[in-house]
Amino acid sequence: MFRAFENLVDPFASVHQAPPRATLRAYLAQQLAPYRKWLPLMFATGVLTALMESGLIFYSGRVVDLMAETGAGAFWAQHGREMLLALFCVLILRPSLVGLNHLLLEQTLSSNLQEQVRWQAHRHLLGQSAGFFQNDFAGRLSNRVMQMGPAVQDSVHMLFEAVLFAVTYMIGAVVVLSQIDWRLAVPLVAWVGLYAVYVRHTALNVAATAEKWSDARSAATGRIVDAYGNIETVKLFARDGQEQAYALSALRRLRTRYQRFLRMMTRLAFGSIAINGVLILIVVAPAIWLWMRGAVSVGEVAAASALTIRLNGMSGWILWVTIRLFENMGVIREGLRSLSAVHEVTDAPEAKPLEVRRAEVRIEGLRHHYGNTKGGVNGIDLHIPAGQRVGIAGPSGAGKSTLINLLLRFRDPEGGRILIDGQDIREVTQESLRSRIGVVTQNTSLIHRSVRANIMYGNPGATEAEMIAAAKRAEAHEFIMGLRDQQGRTGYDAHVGERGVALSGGQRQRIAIARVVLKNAPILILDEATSALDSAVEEAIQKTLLDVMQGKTVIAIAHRLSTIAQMDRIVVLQEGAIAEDGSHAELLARQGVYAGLWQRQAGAAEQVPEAV
Ligand SMILES: Nc1ncnc2c1ncn2[C@@H]1O[C@H](COP(=O)(O)OP(=O)(O)OP(=O)(O)O)[C@@H](O)[C@H]1O
Repeated sequence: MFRAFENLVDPFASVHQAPPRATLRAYLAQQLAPYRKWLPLMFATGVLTALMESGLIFYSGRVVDLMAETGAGAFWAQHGREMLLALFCVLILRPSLVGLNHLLLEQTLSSNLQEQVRWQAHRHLLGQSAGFFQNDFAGRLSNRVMQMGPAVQDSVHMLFEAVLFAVTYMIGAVVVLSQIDWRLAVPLVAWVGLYAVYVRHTALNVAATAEKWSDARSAATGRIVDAYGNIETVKLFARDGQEQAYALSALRRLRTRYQRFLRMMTRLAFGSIAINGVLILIVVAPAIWLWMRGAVSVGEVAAASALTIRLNGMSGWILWVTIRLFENMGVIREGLRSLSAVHEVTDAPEAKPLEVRRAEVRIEGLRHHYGNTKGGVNGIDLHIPAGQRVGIAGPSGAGKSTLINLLLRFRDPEGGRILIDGQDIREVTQESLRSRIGVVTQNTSLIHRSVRANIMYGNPGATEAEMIAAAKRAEAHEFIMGLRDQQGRTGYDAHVGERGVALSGGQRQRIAIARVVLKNAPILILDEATSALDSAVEEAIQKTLLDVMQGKTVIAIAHRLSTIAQMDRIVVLQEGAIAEDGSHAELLARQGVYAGLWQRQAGAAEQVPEAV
């Protein structure tokens, strides 16, 4: 039965995969949309449960009066049938209603909502451009994804369980009291009004405080995760102390904000106790006064008192729930700041897959300054015929990586365009674009899975034999066969450790090359692909890469010019523009920027043996 209710909604269905809406109300409505069919039933059972609650208290007053009127002897004969009916309500009807309400609330809604929220947020974030992630802490983002789930689920659950129950109960109580005597209902209405104003006022304050608290929590997580993520740099520079201080200042701020939050809670507890005392006074005292004047019966006084005392007990709970609700709303608002950010790089509405026939790349008037006035690239025109191998050289900060990032559409250019086989890359799907480009970078990060999974990342549809052939071409097969991880898995089944830390730089690089070999994309980008390797390994890998480059259009960035000297053509960038363009020999003959860089490197290389 539980499973049937849990499966009424599929939280991961593709229909719920729209981007998160930016405002709180629209966002909650969007999250509840999949449950639309069941919400009326949840609402109805919630209302009926609360009405039964106040009805039962009212009815107990009637039983007292019936007992007083009929006396013990005739009670069962006169009212037995009514008592059986009441028993049916208490034993069958009420548990069924409450049970159904809980099944819908816990199983259908709560059990699905958390993961639905996290999945949607994660999916949306994954779709953000690489540039988006460069501007934020991974820890902060993951914290927001994770805490968003419970915050939404808690809010909705509380709205349905507590707020709905409380509001209905209060309305029921007013109706019941006005049935007894309107003079009892008036003070209750006044009290409910006063209480609502108080709750609203304090809850708004709580929401603001909670939002700040949540913000501080995300920032602290971001700092802590950043330290773990860059632990090598931290250790290398012996900056443990500095990192501690950096995290500690965030934790101090978190503590202060939490203290502010708790102070507010304590203040609230005082306020609510005072308001509760007033309720007893203004309802029970008039009830006794009315009884003294013969206007109401003892049973009715008992019912009015019981209703009030129950409401009294409930008011603390309502306050707590409302505060939690607003606190969660603060968390949701804080989370939405980054989770609902629109994608900067998106597929055009009519985007088609990129069709690569020859792999010709044409760059026209390309300009990108990262929103600043300079930096990046500034007006690049470059035509790379199909199958040409182009080396990109230039001093640090010349715009080489920017050019590659724009080609991969990690960002959209501020001006100009890039065409592949005549198709503007902004008009094709990003997935098809990147699937046609193989990239090997200097800092290859591997995913914390098996070697096989890492190589297969290049082409999940490849066979085992193709995967092994790719590893062999990348000169990786031999060392892979000798791998053994901590769990005893060997060869292609061995896990590589987080980001591939269990392997040497050269081994990581060879796996990355195997992955690109398996991908077999018509365009190949090598961004300092061999600079992390020692010269013996580099030579072997250079040979492999030359073989892999066959028949492909290649763009290779390298600071070490010897690695691109044998390219068909070399383009030299300087301050974001093309300074020189030609073959290695032509550029040396020109005696310009390239020749200068080459001589400096050749000179440095010659000096090494002397220094040794
Ligand atoms: N995310 C960014 N935001 C703002 N400016 C940036 C960003 N990335 C790069 N730049 C600027 O753009 C210019 C070119 O940087 P780019 O990384 O493309 O150079 P590069 O030639 O690849 O340098 P290197 O050889 O050192 O890797 C630099 O002045 C840099 O400060």
